[in-house]
Amino acid sequence: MAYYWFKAFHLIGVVVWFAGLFYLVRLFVYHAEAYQEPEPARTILKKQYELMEKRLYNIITTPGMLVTVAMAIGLISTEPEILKSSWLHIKLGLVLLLIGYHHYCKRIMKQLAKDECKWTGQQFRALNEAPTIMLVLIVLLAVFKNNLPLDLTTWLIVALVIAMVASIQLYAKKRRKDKEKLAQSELQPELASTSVE
Ligand code: HEM
Repeated sequence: MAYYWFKAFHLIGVVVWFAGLFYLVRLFVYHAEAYQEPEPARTILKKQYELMEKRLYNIITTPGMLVTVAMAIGLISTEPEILKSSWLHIKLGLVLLLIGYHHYCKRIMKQLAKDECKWTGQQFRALNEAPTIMLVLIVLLAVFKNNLPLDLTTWLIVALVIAMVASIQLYAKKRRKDKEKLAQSELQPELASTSVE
């Protein structure tokens, strides 16, 4: 019975951890874009994002990671023979990468707070695809274990996931371009009136 409790809370931890990781980097996108705003909006937005990032990291993301890992230790301690499975070794390698990504986000957070981060909103959007890939790979390994199929269905699903990620990026790009066009068209009448004066 303990095994099921550990597994249930392991999965709850995973959901919380990933919710935190995804939202944190989305906040980095807004934070980086706030640099283009005029004052005083820039300073107000930067302070607000800094606070939101700190709270999200400390109250959601890091506890999510700790619950996931603690419950995983519980799972392994109730069934130690699982440690011999090769799928778990690969999964542990991917989880180590994920923990590295988690700490890298903390570094970016500190750089943003000190105005030392040179990343653009677009670069943060691309960075946010990294946990998506790790999530897909880790869940596939956890579910299929040593029997991960490499048949046509699997490749079709992989292609579908890639197409979904690409279309989200393209849609975001289109929205940004539309916004820029709108801002320019709002600015042009002002320019025209200043040149007449
Ligand atoms: C320290 C890191 C981790 C360890 C040692 C670990 C270990 C384990 C173990 C031993 C199980 C039980 C497998 C079974 O009952 O068959 C499990 C289940 C699971 N883990 Fe993890 N895990 C870790 C992190 C993660 C992460 C980061 C994710 C998601 C991205 C994840 C997703 C899952 C899923 C979906 C299951 C349920 C699989 C099933 O019942 O079929 N795990 N994990």
